[in-house]
Amino acid sequence: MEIMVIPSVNEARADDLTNKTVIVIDVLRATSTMLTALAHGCKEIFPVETVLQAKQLQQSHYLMGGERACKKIPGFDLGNSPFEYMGDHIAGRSLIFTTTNGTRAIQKAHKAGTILAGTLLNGKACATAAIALRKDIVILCSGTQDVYSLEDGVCAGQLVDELVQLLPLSATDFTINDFGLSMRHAFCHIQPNITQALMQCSNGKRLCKLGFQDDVLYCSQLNLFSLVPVIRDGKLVLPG
Ligand SMILES: O=C(O)[C@H](CS(=O)(=O)O)OP(=O)(O)O
Ligand SMILES: [Mg+2]
Repeated sequence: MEIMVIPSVNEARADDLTNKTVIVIDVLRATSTMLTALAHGCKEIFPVETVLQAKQLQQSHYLMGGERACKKIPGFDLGNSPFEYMGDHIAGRSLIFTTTNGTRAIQKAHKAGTILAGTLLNGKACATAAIALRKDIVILCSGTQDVYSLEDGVCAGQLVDELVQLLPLSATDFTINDFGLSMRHAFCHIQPNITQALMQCSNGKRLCKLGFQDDVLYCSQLNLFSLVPVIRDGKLVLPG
């Protein structure tokens, strides 16, 4: 089994993703927010790359969510804060969602065998689900506008750490790329102060400056959920 971590969407080549199990990570905030919505009863999420695509899919009974420049898109119902996706208004609803990085990364992975949504909030569950699929695993960090982001790298390290612990002790036939090994070391080092690390990284600082400090604190929690969103027929859902 090969485990490969890719630092940003920009560096993902189609060949690296095709038929693999791809875990897309956007800790701040897209995958954290989509996981939260599904955990609060959202029926399904259509992750789309552009605002235009979101508007083309729009139907009166769908919720529209997402951001540009960290802020709610004009005319949309909700932004990209996980706290907006907790409550009765989410339960049973279909959501069309577009963000700068996270939903773009999901689209980039469209040739994958399976696409899972990974976050710090569900890292352990995500690693367990990925191993069960018995295919090569690619962990795709969304990054920010084609540049590596610390929060996604640390989450990739969490996933690699969980994956290694899940492999049988006798397993020798697996490889982890150098970036993945580096991120595992980084995660193990940062783990005791993970919240502080997320507050200090560039996306964390930007979100705090815009008043989203609670989002950063929330998204920095490890293994709050044992739920694993998966793409089925173009929609992100909870299996089962
Ligand atoms: O809203 C977010 O957290 C970010 C905004 S930005 O692109 O980093 O300005 O979007 P995301 O797609 O969740 O990274
Ligand atoms: Mg992000």
